[in-house]
Amino acid sequence: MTQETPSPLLHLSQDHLGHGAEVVLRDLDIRLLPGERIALLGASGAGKSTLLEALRAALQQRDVAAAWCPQRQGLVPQLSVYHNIFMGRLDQHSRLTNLLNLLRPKPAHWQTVAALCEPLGIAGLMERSVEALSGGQRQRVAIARALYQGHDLFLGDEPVASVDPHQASQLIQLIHARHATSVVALHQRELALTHFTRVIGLGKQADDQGRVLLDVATDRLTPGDLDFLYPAAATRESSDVS
Ligand SMILES: Nc1ncnc2c1ncn2[C@@H]1O[C@H](COP(=O)(O)OP(=O)(O)OP(=O)(O)O)[C@@H](O)[C@H]1O
Repeated sequence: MTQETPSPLLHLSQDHLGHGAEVVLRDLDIRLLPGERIALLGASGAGKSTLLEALRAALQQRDVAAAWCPQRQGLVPQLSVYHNIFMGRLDQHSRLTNLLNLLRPKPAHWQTVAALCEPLGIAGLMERSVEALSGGQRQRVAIARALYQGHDLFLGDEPVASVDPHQASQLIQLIHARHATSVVALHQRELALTHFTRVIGLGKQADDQGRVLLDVATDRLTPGDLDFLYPAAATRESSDVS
């Protein structure tokens, strides 16, 4: 008996994507299936954020809800960790509930947020303003806010860029434990191979600029197969050796 391929959550097929007159990505034909864990790789400026934004917009158009963890985080520095996380669900409560909760958090909301913060190691910081946190702690708050949204699909733009490799691995596991499907831009190649099912690699060199150079299941890849996505780093490493 043959197994049927599930229908895609999204099929993004576009000649080009960009910003104003600048074309960043070309000839896109990307299907996102339920249950997939996609790592987006590519040198800085290759277009990972641009692709994530396009996926997000296309999902919104199709009414597919996705948790979103942006690169710039968008936290409000003067507000507490609790309030920043609560903002993940502002659209799910009435304006009055949101306002009252700003003044005096409801115990039920507080407990839900505390339960999310516990495994992220920020439960003891819930009353602290975000401006008084380290970069890694802020990143955890941004992840907690995305988890609090409570969707099946997670889109993250370098959500673990500010933490060490061990913590990054733990955070990705936590994200995956709460989301069946994920698309995450990363700079850590090892993490892509160990925690994701598929890698989409974007080109940055003159000839490859803006093209999907790789769209492969991770069980068919080794770390060395990803080196060509980072030509500047490869050149630097070889000149360091010589
Ligand atoms: N809002 C914007 N307006 C104009 N150009 C933009 C905008 N955002 C990104 N770009 C340009 O699009 C190109 C791709 O940027 P993008 O942020 O998608 O790359 P990236 O792979 O996510 O990079 P990084 O790893 O540094 O975050 C770059 O040349 C960048 O300058």
